[in-house]
Amino acid sequence: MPPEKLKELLNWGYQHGVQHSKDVEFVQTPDKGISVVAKSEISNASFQVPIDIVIRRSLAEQLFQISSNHNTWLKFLVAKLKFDSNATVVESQNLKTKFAPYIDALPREIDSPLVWNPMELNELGNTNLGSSLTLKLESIFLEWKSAVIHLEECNEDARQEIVFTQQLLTQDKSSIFTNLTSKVFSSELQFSWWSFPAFLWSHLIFLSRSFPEYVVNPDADPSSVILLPIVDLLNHDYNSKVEWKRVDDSFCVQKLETVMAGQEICNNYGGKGNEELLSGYGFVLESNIFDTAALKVRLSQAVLTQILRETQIKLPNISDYTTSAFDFSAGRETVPVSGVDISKYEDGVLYLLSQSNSLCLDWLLDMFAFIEKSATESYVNLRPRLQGLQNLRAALEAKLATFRLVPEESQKQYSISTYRAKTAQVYKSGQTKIVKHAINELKRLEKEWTTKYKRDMLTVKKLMRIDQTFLEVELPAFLQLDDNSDIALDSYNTLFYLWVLCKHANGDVTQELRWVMDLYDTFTEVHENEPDVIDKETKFLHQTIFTNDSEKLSLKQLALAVKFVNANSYTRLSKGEMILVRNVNL
Ligand SMILES: C[S@@+](CC[C@H](N)C(=O)[O-])C[C@H]1O[C@@H](n2cnc3c(N)ncnc32)[C@H](O)[C@@H]1O
Repeated sequence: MPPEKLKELLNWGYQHGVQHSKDVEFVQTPDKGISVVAKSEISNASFQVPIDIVIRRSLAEQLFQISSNHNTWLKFLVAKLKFDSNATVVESQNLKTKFAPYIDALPREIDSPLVWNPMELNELGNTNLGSSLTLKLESIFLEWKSAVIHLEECNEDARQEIVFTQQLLTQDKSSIFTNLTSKVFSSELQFSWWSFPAFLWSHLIFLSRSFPEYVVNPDADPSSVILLPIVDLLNHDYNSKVEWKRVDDSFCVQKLETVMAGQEICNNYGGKGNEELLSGYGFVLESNIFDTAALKVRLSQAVLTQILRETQIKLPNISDYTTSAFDFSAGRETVPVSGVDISKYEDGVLYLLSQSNSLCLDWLLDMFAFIEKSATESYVNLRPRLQGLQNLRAALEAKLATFRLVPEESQKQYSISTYRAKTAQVYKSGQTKIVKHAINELKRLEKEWTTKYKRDMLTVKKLMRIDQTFLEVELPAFLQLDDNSDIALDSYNTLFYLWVLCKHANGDVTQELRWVMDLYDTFTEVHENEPDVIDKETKFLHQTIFTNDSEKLSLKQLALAVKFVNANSYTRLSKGEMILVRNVNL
């Protein structure tokens, strides 16, 4: 911000009753814009803005004569104050004149990726942020569209712009940048105050500097936002201890600690990860303890209903992650009459993984185990948990691999801002670290379980070690092989089927392996009389094993053994090997 604009803004604020601790200085910095610095040691520094110069819902209500979608209309009001050369009169007061020093001082540029050029966007790779920007733009467009059609003064022009923008949003990054997002902060271009670029500008201003209204108006909707001149010059530090409160007729931000001379006085925007900071505010924090990586899991309606009705499994939604007074959706869940609200999961269940908290990974594991369990198992049984863990690990490995993919280079050459490239790199490496950390946690957990429940698990290798005569004596006899012929097995898993069948026929099992046969006996009792649905792999296997005498073991018996092993084992991701698991609760 040019120094004269800052001076004008501060003088305007003081004239309207803004107060702050003395010995506070507002300075321009290279990377953060304006920063507020203590000139001497200050304890409990405070900043107060009278409600009269707060840009708030009631102004938009009076101007546009509306009683809903306040935030959207507030964005239109600010766009009007910025881009309309005509007066904006509310209760005989021209808001354009009244707020001019504030509107003039608002940032010329915000580093949100929503307005990055295609080459800069490439720096984000295939991260969540990189791949969700078009959707974000679309949702801002829908917000604008739903309101702009009610503005009579621009009706026909607005309709044309709706069609144009809708079509533009289906085009590539380059066209969207050239025809829309590059215009938002261009000082040469003038557009109508009700236009989409003007709305997008205003949206970004609100995203990066609004406060919740309920601090000064307890009756306000928790999602209602306001703009606070001058107080909004305080930058973010998640370690900063601050209080937001109403003092008389003012919004007050007060530091709850002492700041030394020369130190920056920071606000605290809440515990936000770099994805949220970058998309909303255009900056990131290195080693951000609040950093998270989002994983969205889509579940069918049937599974969702079953989980919600029958289990204690936690299905988080956005309010579970609310750590900040800047998150306005907290505590506004809707619970329908039936008591089970699945509509909030229509878009998928949102899991925010972090390095500092393993709770989310536990919730994910519960859910993956639930999806994996059979009708007779519980999601806390060892087998579905181990298989769920493998599947979750595979999903995370796949996510990690997408981070490494570099999106197509854009044809056109744009210059990449060093600052933006750096923020993209910090964000991306944070995402990678979190996902890798989750994968390592899963590996650690698998090791912990497989060590603890060693006696309840059986690999083919272990089986062959314990039952050494099986391969040499029992199996050749069972398969009625000639002395010279070798056993040709297509996979290790076949040994499991044959071992189970052979032991079932011979009834001779060592104590250590008795549990497998007990499991098999129970399994056959339950499944023996089920209709025969035999897949072609099993048919083929049957022909391969019994080349001489296919009557020795019926296809049905083999199919039952295959089904048994499949139902009671999990497959390790790294080796593709099946491991039989006893039915134990974790
Ligand atoms: C509410 S404003 C704070 C005032 C801002 N410095 C200005 O000049 O208008 C939020 C913006 O400040 C900057 N900002 C705030 N905290 C920051 C931080 N810790 N690191 C880098 N930039 C920060 C970002 O540009 C962000 O969009």
